[in-house]
Amino acid sequence: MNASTVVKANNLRKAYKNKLALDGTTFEIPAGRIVGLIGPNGAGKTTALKAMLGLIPFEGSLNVLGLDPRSQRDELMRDVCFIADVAVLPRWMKVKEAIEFVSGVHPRFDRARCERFLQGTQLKPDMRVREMSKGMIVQLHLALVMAIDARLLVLDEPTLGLDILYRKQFYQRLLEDYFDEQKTIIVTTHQVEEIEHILTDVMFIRDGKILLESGMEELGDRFTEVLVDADKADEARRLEPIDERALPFGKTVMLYDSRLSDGTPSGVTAERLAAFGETRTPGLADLFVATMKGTYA
Ligand SMILES: Nc1ncnc2c1ncn2[C@@H]1O[C@H](COP(=O)(O)OP(=O)(O)OP(=O)(O)O)[C@@H](O)[C@H]1O
Repeated sequence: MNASTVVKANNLRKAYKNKLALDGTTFEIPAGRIVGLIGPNGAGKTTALKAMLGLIPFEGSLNVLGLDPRSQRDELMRDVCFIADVAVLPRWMKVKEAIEFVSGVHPRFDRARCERFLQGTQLKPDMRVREMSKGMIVQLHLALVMAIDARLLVLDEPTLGLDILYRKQFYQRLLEDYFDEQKTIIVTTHQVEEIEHILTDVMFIRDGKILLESGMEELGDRFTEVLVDADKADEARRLEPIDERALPFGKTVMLYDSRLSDGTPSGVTAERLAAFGETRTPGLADLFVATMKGTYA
């Protein structure tokens, strides 16, 4: 394993009764990345995170920060911070008690740093969680989490149930106040659009298998979306788009992969596609939908 590799998963398998939650799951995450693990309901996202955190038994080889999460979990947890959901703080807890608690359980928690984060908010040490708005709970959670100096931060749907303003704020602060090249963040979400701009890498997962693993910049080189006029649609379709959707006035957006499923070039380049209409890099949400439709299965 390369020294800068944070997670190396090879052929993970996890069966629940009759369901395979992880099915040959293979991926690698280098240090200093913000990776989005994106997939539909039941795809295996949480199971993959639980495996990385040593919370469940599974088959296959998995190395996280040079350690085996199954046998070296305690050691691993010194360098990993995990938040399941921002709404897990007990309602009776005061801000100062939450700080006390985290400082007791996490050796890398920096109380002064946490307090600095809180200075910019309306939160006061004696305020209880039940007196806070959802946004204030997010602020408290962020302050607690970002004061932990972890090499790997694992976030499972961190903004579930919160409104868009707070979700945006959460990701922005994560990027600006927490992330640096020594740290790695893995985040799962369904809300692709709002994390797209902070991700450096993306992994699409379905039925326990990684369907696409790529840097965000490479996605732009690999996939092209074309706004095709009605009279050129048939010709464009012959180049086998991986997905298409109709727009008003007879136009169609077609999405192309410049690679075949075995990774070799398909010959369908952006230059060639420009003959059919305006080309651009697809958004992550459209790429996700196209991928989930089964082209790569
Ligand atoms: N404790 C469990 N017992 C039985 N089946 C489980 C258990 N946990 C997960 N599963 C099954 O494993 C599959 C993967 O679940 P997982 O929670 O990893 O999906 P997910 O991608 O996180 O989904 P979501 O986006 O809905 O949270 C699902 O089919 C789920 O029903």
